[in-house]
Amino acid sequence: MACNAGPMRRLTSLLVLKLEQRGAATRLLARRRQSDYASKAAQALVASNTIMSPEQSLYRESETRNLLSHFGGGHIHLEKDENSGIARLLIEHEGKKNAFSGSMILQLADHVAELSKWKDGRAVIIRGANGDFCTGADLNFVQKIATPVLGAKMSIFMGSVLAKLHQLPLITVAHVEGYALGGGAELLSACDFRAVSTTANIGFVHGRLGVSPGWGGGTHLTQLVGWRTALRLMASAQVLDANECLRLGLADFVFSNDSEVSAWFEQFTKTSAQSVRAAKRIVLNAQECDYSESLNRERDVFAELWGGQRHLQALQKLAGSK
Ligand SMILES: CCC(=O)SCCNC(=O)CCNC(=O)[C@H](O)C(C)(C)COP(=O)(O)OP(=O)(O)OC[C@H]1O[C@@H](n2cnc3c(N)ncnc32)[C@H](O)[C@@H]1OP(=O)(O)O
Repeated sequence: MACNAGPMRRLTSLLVLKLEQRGAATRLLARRRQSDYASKAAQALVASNTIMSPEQSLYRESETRNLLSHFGGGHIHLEKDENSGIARLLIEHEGKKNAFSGSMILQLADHVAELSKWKDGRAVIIRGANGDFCTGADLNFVQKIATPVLGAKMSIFMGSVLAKLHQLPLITVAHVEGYALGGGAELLSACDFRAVSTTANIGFVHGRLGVSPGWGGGTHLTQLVGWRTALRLMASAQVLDANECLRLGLADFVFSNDSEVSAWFEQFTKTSAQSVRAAKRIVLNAQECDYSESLNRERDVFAELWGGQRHLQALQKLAGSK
């Protein structure tokens, strides 16, 4: 269990702030006078006292799911191999370089929830179809939800999905080829490891659209490369190749073909799934908890494995070979 619910709380505060700016948002929406679905939905939300009242719950996941379900296209496939404990997530949106539609965000949420319950999982590898990783949010969908309230709702939902992905009890690997831009760069930065192809172009390009990362990617990037590099990459919207990513700590491994990346991935299959999951719990606790709490939790993880069936079998095997 996470030590605190910081990311979610901060995103919720953002929505509260947005909603407190009700007057300003209403005027902005009135000026836009758009006739599309999203604008109407935003106006309904702004006019609705149920989401305005600070006493009531301001963010409703079901409302956001409903909103996202109106923007279809593409698919995210999940394939789990029970024998190896390896799952694969394939992002596919033909003709849009695997950009996220609303329904793909919902599918990712459901797949991450399923993986969080997979007791024997060792790792999940995330890859895009047809030579590109993901070019972020589908710009046609973005255009239709370009209001402060709808943006906050989408950001809370997807931010929470990527935080859950980051906190999965198994190893997460981004297998990155071709373009990984905007939200696609945010997705890969939420993973534990990044295997990056020599064909890759990775960029936090949100600034080109006059915005900033809002799915947790700014935070994950800062943790990966340090604040000065993260600031430079976000402020410049620079697109990096694989070797630059490796130099900055945004890539763990650079490959030029599938067999190289498979060989690199083999390292995560050398120990039991139990040990892999224990290691993941320990590093998550070290990231999220204070020092003494992290030490306590590490002892808990250790106590669950020590003297267990697998430990005793391994001891017997090693002792037997002496
Ligand atoms: C969370 C916030 C966000 O993620 S905001 C989104 C950030 N992403 C972007 O700004 C990427 C926008 N796309 C691009 O800059 C270019 O398409 C890139 C990826 C550089 C590829 O350029 P190029 O090789 O010339 O191909 P192209 O532009 O003809 O693209 C092929 C077709 O794919 C589409 N595409 C690409 N990205 C998206 C996207 N994010 N949303 C919707 N459609 C996308 C292009 O529009 C193009 O479609 P079409 O062939 O013109 O119908």
